Amino acid sequence: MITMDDIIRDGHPTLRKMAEEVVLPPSEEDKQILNSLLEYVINSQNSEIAEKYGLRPGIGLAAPQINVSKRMIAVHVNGDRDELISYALYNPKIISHSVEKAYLKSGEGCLSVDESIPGYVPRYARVTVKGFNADGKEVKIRLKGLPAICFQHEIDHLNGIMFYDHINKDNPFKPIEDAVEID
Ligand SMILES: Cc1nc(NNC(=O)[C@H](CC2CCCC2)CN(O)CO)c(F)c(N2CCN3CCOC[C@@H]3C2)n1
Ligand code: NI
Repeated sequence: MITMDDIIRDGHPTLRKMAEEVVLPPSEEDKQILNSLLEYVINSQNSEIAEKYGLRPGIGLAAPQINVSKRMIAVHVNGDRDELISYALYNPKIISHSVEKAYLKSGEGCLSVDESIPGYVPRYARVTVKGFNADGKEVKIRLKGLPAICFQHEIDHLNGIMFYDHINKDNPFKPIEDAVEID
C-alpha cells in the first residue's frame, strides 16, 4: 500500500516532468500502480487506517506523486448531490470545459506540498474528461463542483503543474471574475 513515505515532495524533479502516456492494454505493473493510487485515496479517508499509517487525507492522487511519471490518476470524492465520484483512469484528458471559472474558497493543498500556500486557484467550473478505466474501457465524464476541481488538480500533475502555479502572485486572494466560489 502507498504511505506518505512513497509520496515525493515539491522540489523533486518528477513533479515538474510531462508524464508519459500509458500504453494500453496496461501491463500488470501499470494495473497495480493505478489500483494503488485509488487504494491510497480511499484509505486516507478512513480515519482508523489514516491514523494507523499516518496518511494525509486526500480526494485525489496522481502517479507522478509516487515518482511514476505516467499518465494515471485516481479520484474518490462526493459530488454536489453527495453522489460518490470514484475513478482510477489511464491517460485522462480534458476534452471540453466551461468558459466559467470556479475556485475553492479555502484554496487548495497538495500531498506533495508540506506547507500551506494560501490563495485562490482559478479552475474551469465544468469539465468533460475522457480517459480509460482499469478495464481499459474508454469513459467520458462530465464534472462540476469539487470533483471538477479535483480532476483538474490531478491532470495538472501529469503536466508538471502545481496548484500554486495558478495563484495570483501580487494578490493571492484577488477576486476571480465571474467565478463560482466552492465551499
Ligand atoms: C479539497 C480537499 N482536499 C483534501 N486533501 N488534499 C487533496 O486531496 C489533494 C488534491 C485536492 C486539493 C484541491 C483539489 C484536489 C491531494 N493531491 O495533492 C493530489 O494531487 C481533502 F482531504 C479533502 N477532504 C474533503 C472530503 N473528506 C471526505 C472524508 O475524508 C476526508 C476528506 C477530506 N478535501
Ligand atoms: Ni496534488
